[in-house]
Amino acid sequence: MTVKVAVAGASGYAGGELLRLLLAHPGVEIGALTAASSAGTPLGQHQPHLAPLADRMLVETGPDTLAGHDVVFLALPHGHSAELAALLGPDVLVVDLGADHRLSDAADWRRWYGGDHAGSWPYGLPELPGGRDRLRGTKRVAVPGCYPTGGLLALAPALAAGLVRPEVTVVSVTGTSGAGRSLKPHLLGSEVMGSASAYGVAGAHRHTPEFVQGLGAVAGERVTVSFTPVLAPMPRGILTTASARLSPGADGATARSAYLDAYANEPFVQVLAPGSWPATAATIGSNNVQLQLEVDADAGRLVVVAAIDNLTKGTAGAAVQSMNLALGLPEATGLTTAGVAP
Ligand SMILES: NC(=O)C1=CN([C@@H]2O[C@H](COP(=O)(O)OP(=O)(O)OC[C@H]3O[C@@H](n4cnc5c(N)ncnc54)[C@H](OP(=O)(O)O)[C@@H]3O)[C@@H](O)[C@H]2O)C=CC1
Ligand SMILES: CC(=O)N[C@@H](CCC(=O)OP(=O)(O)O)C(=O)O
Repeated sequence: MTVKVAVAGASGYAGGELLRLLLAHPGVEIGALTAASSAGTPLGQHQPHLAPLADRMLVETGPDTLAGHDVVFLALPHGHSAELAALLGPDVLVVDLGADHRLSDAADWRRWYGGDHAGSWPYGLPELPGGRDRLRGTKRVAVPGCYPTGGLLALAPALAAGLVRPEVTVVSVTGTSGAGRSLKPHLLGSEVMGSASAYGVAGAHRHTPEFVQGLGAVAGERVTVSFTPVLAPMPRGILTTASARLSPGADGATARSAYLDAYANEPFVQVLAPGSWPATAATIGSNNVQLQLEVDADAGRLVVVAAIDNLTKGTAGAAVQSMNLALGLPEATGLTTAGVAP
């Protein structure tokens, strides 16, 4: 089976990573590549690393240019997917890499993003409890935000097993590509190089409700989340440290066994051997999530560290993995567990 796919936002970081993965996918024919201001220029001008597609022209983004495809990936800024998706037929598989369909609560959407709520779609994180079943056969997928991917997988086994209290802290160090490629003053090289800086602190980042929604579903009760993102001088990767107070009776052995059980059959999640701690460099270019956990006995807390590549498992890899499930293809098709190093 070969499916014809279109990529909207092909000139961006997420679109570029998606195309890199799709070029290695044996079941895919790459159709329309769309953009906004870059329409009318060749892809090679924006994605020079994608040599096989260098001469392909970018076209305007709209229902006409996206028509005639089996799968449409929307790698557009927030707020641009919903209207477009509504114009694509119900038989087309639409995979939204943006935030428009991630939150199920309309009030949350209005508070964090503003404007009308377009409704929520099955969440593209198969490793969550029930995640795979929600994606099989679906025609709509909401790909998670890059921060929630590592944070949810770091905490889900502990919350699902009741090993920690439902009050968690999450600190994520991110590479600059998480912000997209459009020019932003705080991302100028001279501002970012040689410095790490927190932003969106004290509950101000728009991924907080996504954490609360995902962790609450796993825990079966409301979970409070204190989330702090930190920008670091590296192009890609996210290192997340999550922690929560242990429940009475829980200890390091029960925690490790819960994580090993939860991820035993997951092709892209590796719980590292005791003593090894995740590093973003080990995940770059792969669809992996590398995890380690330990109990801080003096503090009475479980501490979990997770590393991902924000552009792969954090965005484009999750999109391809979800497409595979939705289409009934082997889940790992076109994805790799082998990263690039150094
Ligand atoms: N970067 C990351 O790590 C992650 C990104 N995402 C999500 O993926 C989506 C894309 O992000 P990213 O690739 O980083 O962003 P970029 O800024 O790198 O790319 C944005 C893309 O959208 C196109 N675009 C911009 N405005 C419009 C418009 N009005 N209509 C149609 N196309 C438009 C741009 O085209 P042009 O070049 O012509 O302007 C470009 O192709 C976002 O929703 C983001 O949240 C999700 C998780 C992680
Ligand atoms: C460094 C940086 O600016 N990161 C982005 C994360 C974006 C992301 O990848 O998530 P979305 O899909 O929700 O956009 C931010 O904090 O907004």
